Amino acid sequence: MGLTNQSTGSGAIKERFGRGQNNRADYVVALAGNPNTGKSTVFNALTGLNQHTGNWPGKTVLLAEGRYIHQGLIYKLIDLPGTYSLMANSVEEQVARDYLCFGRPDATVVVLDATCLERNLNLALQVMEITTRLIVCVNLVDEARRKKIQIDYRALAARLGVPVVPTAARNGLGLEHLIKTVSGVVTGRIETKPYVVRYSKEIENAVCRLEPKIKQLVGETFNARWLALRLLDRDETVIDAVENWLARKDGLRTGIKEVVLA
Ligand SMILES: Nc1nc2c(ncn2[C@@H]2O[C@H](COP(=O)(O)OP(=O)(O)OP(=O)(O)O)[C@@H](O)[C@H]2O)c(=O)[nH]1
Ligand SMILES: [Mg+2]
Repeated sequence: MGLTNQSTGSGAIKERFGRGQNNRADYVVALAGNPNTGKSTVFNALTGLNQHTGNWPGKTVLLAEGRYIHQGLIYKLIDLPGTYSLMANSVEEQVARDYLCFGRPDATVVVLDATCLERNLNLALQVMEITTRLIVCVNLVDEARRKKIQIDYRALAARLGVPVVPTAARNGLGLEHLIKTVSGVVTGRIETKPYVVRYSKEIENAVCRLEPKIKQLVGETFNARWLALRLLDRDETVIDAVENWLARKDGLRTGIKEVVLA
């Protein structure tokens, strides 16, 4: 998976700006990632907007929204705040987690820093627990190259079970490949089969018990395994958020709390 032969630079990307569109979108794509990995740089390059970027963390706290057009279809892009995890320990983490869970985007691009992949993969694995439609964008490959870090993108994609796209977003490199890969994932042309993190036997047994009960309550709306794990964490913020979402949507009470307390 070479970088240069699949990249045509930011010039070509700029032709795709969906300016002046109303709120219609064919697909919704979220950008998630640790702080300072270049999410807003990717967002700006794809949408032509000017979301603030800089080299200190925590700038994007609220969701920024923009659009681009690919093969006549409108993609709404959501720039999520940078987070190290989705455990809702901060406003940023809660905003990102709630969007991934309740916004239910058609695909999520997790932007990783190529110079510290190991730390960044932690978030990718967490996102993979919520959604299967995911693309890993390994950004800052120019920096990694400068530091003589070599990454086997093919092996990474095989291990993760999702497409991996190397980019240097500040120079527009790899973004054309990213746009095509996103299109492949949202249309189902590219199949994803994300790696499933397995926990201890005790936790897995509890998940097995909870998962079918949760599915009965929430159907296919939410990822039952992820909800089961959060319930085992006794993460009240997720439980409340799911209850509120369903109450707003269908006027239903799920009784999820009763399930976990049972
Ligand atoms: N060298 C290099 N720098 C980059 C690249 N992409 C982004 N940057 C720089 O990295 C810094 C952070 O980029 P942002 O786009 O603001 O990062 P972010 O992920 O949106 O940050 P938060 O909103 O804080 O989460 C900026 O100075 C960018 O210019 C890249 O591919 N190569
Ligand atoms: Mg940002």
